[in-house]
Amino acid sequence: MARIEPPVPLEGQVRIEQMAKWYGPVGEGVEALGGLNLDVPAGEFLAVVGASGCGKSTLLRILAGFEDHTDGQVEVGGAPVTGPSPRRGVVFQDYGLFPWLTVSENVRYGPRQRRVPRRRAKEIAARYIETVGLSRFADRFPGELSGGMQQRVAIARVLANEPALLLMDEPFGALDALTRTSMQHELKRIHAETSATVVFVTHSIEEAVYLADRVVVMTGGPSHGVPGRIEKIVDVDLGDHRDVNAPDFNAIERAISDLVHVGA
Ligand SMILES: Nc1ncnc2c1ncn2[C@@H]1O[C@H](COP(=O)(O)OP(=O)(O)OP(=O)(O)O)[C@@H](O)[C@H]1O
Repeated sequence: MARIEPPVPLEGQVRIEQMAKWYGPVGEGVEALGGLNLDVPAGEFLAVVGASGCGKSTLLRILAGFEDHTDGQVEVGGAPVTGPSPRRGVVFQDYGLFPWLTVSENVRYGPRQRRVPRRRAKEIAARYIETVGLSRFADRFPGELSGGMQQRVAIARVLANEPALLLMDEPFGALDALTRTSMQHELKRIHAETSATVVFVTHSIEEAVYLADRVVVMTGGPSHGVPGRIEKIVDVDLGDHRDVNAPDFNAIERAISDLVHVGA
């Protein structure tokens, strides 16, 4: 008998076809990205690496709806991206918390904006503050927390909107090595729990290989006289428990590093 597959949540699915991005007038301004094609299935963890200026942040901002693309198609969940949406959560390197609100109030802010009733918003906030391990700090202000803790609040705040697509731009770039490693563990767990699609921009190839199902390697960029483009997409078939010192891990890291440098 044919097996019946459960319905697949497609809301976090990304489709980019022949996308170009010019800053300024076409033909006169800066062509940051050109001829970009990318399909990300719902629930995938995709990392994006590449030398400075190849257009990683531009790609992320376009997916977030903060920036228009110039040509081609950009769809999330089967619908064109026309502007920002709480269904697409964005986490940057600087945490962007409201310093005058407590941790709980920061996390509640999104649901309250979406007119979720006060009590329900409080419950949602408590749940995601627990997810990031900060329940004891719910009534503290961001200024009383370490950088790693503030970044956890920023993640909880985005998760409280229950996004189908989580867009992260160097989110752990400002953290010390130890905190960064523990945040990577947590993000892996959160991804497994939420089934959100993640697009994660990083300068660290090790971080990309540790976290991602696939790694997009971008090259070019206006400073090289060509638009940024996707050089290659590398599958990371290393299973769930990855050892950054294992030979197969290092082999993938080296292959990606070679691709990044070929383009640079
Ligand atoms: N608002 C803008 N106006 C004009 N050019 C821009 C603008 N934003 C980015 N660019 C240019 O577009 C190109 C891609 O920039 P982007 O920030 O996306 O690269 P990146 O790969 O994220 O770089 P980095 O790793 O240094 O953050 C760069 O050449 C940059 O100078």
